[in-house]
Parts: sequence; structure tokens; C-alpha cells
Amino acid sequence: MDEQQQQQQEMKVKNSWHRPQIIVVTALIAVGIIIMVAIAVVQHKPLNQKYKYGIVLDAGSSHTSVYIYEWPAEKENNTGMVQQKHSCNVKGKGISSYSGTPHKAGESLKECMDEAKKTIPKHRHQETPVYLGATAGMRLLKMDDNTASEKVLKSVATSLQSYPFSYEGARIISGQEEGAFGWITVNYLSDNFRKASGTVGALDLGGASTQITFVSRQELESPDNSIDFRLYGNDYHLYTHSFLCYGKDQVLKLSLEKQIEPKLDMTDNIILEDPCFHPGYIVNKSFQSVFDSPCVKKINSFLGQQSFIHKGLGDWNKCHEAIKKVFNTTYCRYSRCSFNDIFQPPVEGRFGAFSAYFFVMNFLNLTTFNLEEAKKNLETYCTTSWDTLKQKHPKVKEKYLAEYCFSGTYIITLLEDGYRFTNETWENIDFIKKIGDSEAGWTLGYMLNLTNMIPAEAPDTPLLPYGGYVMLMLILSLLIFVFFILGYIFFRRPSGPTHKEII
Ligand SMILES: Nc1ccn([C@@H]2O[C@H](COP(=O)(O)OP(=O)(O)OP(=O)(O)O)[C@@H](O)[C@H]2O)c(=O)n1
Ligand SMILES: [Ca+2]
Repeated sequence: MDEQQQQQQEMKVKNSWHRPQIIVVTALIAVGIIIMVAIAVVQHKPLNQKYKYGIVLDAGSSHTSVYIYEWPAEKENNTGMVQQKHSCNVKGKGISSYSGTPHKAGESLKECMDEAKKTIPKHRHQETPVYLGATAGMRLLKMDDNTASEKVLKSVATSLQSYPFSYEGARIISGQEEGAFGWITVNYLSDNFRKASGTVGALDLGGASTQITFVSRQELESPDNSIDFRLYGNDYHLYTHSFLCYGKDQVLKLSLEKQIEPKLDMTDNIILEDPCFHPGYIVNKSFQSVFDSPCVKKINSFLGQQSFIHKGLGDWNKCHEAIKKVFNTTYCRYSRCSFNDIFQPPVEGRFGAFSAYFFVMNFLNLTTFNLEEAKKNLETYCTTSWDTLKQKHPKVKEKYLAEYCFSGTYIITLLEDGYRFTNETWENIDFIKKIGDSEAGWTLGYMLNLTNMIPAEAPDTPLLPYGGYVMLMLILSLLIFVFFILGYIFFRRPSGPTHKEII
């Protein structure tokens, strides 16, 4: 075979690329690869539509809230995945107020639990856990009347068991748990467990107790106040304390008691001139409403009279002095204490202050001021007459409205004189209600813990994030396709002139 013949032979082989069958086959292969990649992508994609749910009831001293959380089924152990989907406030007071009529405690939950049934898709009902945690109101009832507290818990348990969810228990949680789970909630929602940026402390103020929890580098001198966690591969050394009776409703009782006590031997009507209430505020109150709690000394001598006259003075400085008296700072068996002989290291880092801290400071518009400005503004607010206030806020519940001067002063005193925040460290406090869509509070942390959704070690992360994986697969498949086209053009081009020659 001479050279020309050999070339022609080669061209014939190359020319076979432009035959229609080959073009079709090549295109089919390319499309096939694209489809294969697409299937692989879809196959690997977590099914985002598949959500799981959990329900937690926060049975607080003043009211009960039902929280529904949701998370993508296949991302249970990834931090930041659980979110609040819905919340419902149970009508009426907290479950501890049903001590005389326990069956009504369970009934009270009906409306919100029916709402939960509607909110969560039916096919998920059976596997949805429901937890009830009761806080300081029930701790106090248990101290006062153990049988009554057990009846109330039984009643709410029976009510929850009548729903199609997976009932996981109704119990009184400890103050330590309340503090620690509040801290887990705010740090989980702020995504602090994955970041190296450190954690935020948690300040929770309720009606009957208050919690402070933060990471401390200091030695913790009392084991009761120390909790260690290992979360996502990091160790956390936490200080926490829950002050029973130092929620704002109980402190109001304590403060009234301290003012009433010296007057109890008076035979006339007792008039209590209260600097923490507004000028023009004058209400007849029963002694029972003050002395009905184990936080307040049982004094029988008031039985001669049923009620006293509660009269506002609107004097912030005197109010501040009166509230300071509810903190005992005369004795401390450790190197340092907050108050009432409770060990506390100096506050460290940023803090999220939620629940009643937020309700009160937000109402008073004090969330953005420094400590000195906050005091000044509060002073002006407290001197405002009761009539003026009622006119200005016709929609606010009178009980709430009457107490904001007292509550604001209590918050400032608790933070400054109790926990020892200074003008400087005050700037580290953020008054918050929600982070994203989820409310700050102990409930989310409680559920994450009970469902084992926060692993001690960080889960293995995939080589590529999902978005990157999809992009890479698409680019690769496009490249393959482009190579096919290029290959086709490349094999076709030299055949042009030769083609003619052959013809
Ligand atoms: N808009 C609102 C809502 C509530 N409150 C007050 O805030 C306190 C309740 O705070 P909360 O955190 O709901 O307390 P509980 O959880 O009920 O109590 P605890 O945690 O002590 O069991 C009550 O004094 C209530 O009067 C308020 O001042 N303004
Ligand atoms: Ca609470």
C-alpha cells in the first residue's frame, strides 16, 4: 500500500464520525451522562420536605406556653437545624394555680394541644414526642403541699396522654436544668457551638425564679453551681444558679411583706405607701395575696384584718433602696458571692437576657440605654401619675402596667447589686425575645437534650457542602458534554477537503 492509499484509508476511518448514527449515539451518551448525574444529585439530596416535630410545654409559675419545634428529618444532629414552628399561650394562670382544682390544670391545656394537632401533619403525630416541664411555681407548690403538686402533675399528664403524640413525661425540672437548658438554647440558636467565637451567658427572669448561667474561666467553688458539657467536640465549664423566690412576682410579695411587717400591730386600716408604684395608684389588696407563698414568712397576726390599702408614691430612689433590702449581702462563705450566700464568679462575656427581662425592659424602652441612662429614664417613668399612664396605655393589662416601675427597678437592682454588672459590663447585655423565629428559654435546650440531638462530638462533615457538590457535578457533566462536541468537531474538520477528494 503506497502512502496516498494509506492516508485515504485513515480518512475513511475518521470520516465515520460524521455518520448520523454516530452523532445520535454520541448525543445519547451525553444526555445519558447528564441524566445519570442528575439522578445521583437527586438521590443524594436530603429530602428537605420531610420534617420531624417535637412539643414542649413550659409550665411556668405565671402561665403555660406550648412550643412546637421542627427540623429536617435527615439533619437531626446538625447544629442550628431545629426551629420553633409554632407557639401557643394557654389561657389563664400557671398550672400551680390549680392546686385546689387539679382536674382543671389538665383541661386548661386543651385549646393549645388541639392547635398542636392541627399544626403537625397527621402522619407524624405518633412519632412526635411531647414533654412538659414545670418550673418555679410548681417547685413552690411542692414545698407547700406535696400532694396537691402531685395531683396537678397527674392531671396534666393524663390530659397530654389523651393526644395522639408520643407522651414522654411531665415533671418539675430543677433550677439547674432550667438555667443550663436556657444557656444551651441561646447558644444553639446563635450557632455558637460550631463557631470559635465563644458563648453567650443566659439570664432568665420568671415570675417565681430567676436563672444566671455563663461560661467562667474561674474555679467554681461550689459544686452545686457547676455544670460541665461536651458538645460538638468542645468542653464547656458552666456556672449556673437559680434563685427560687427571686422571680419578679415573688420579689414583689417579699418587698410588700417587708413594708407591711412593721405595721402589722396597727389597729387602723393599714396604708402601705409604696415608692415603687405610681402616684395616684390606690388599690385595696388582701393580705392573702401577699402571704400565700412559701417565699414569704407566714405571719398569722394579719388575720385580724383582711386587707390593706396599697398606695403609690412614685419615688424611684426610695424604691431602689427598698428593693436592695431583698438581697442579703452581709454574709458569704466563699471568696465572692452574688447574694444570699450564693457563690458567683465575676460575670464574663456577652449575655442574652430573656423572658420577663425582655417584657419589662422592652415595654419601658430601656433595651438600648446604658445603665446610668436607664436609671434616669426609669426615675422619670416611676414619677408619672397612674392616671396619665392608664390613658397612655389603654390596651395594656392594668396588673402589668401597675408593676413595670417596680419590675424595671428590680431588674436593674438584680443585675447591678445582685449579679454585680457594672456600667461597663452592662453593655454586654442584650435584651432578647427571639433568635430567628425561636423564642429564647429553656424549652428548646430541654428537647434537644432529651432527643439526643446535640452530640458530644462534632458529626463528620461531608467533603463538600451540598451546594458545592451539585455545582461540581453539573460543571463536570457539562464539561463531558462539551468534550464530546469538541471531539466531534475535531474529528470532522480534517475530513472536509479529503471528503471532496474522495468524491
Ligand atoms: N407581656 C408581659 C408578659 C408577662 N409579664 C410578666 O412577666 C412575668 C412572667 O414571666 P415568665 O417568664 O413568663 O414567667 P414564668 O415562666 O411564668 O415563671 P417561672 O419561670 O418563674 O416559673 C410575670 O410577672 C408576668 O406578669 C409582663 O410583665 N409582660
Ligand atoms: Ca419561665
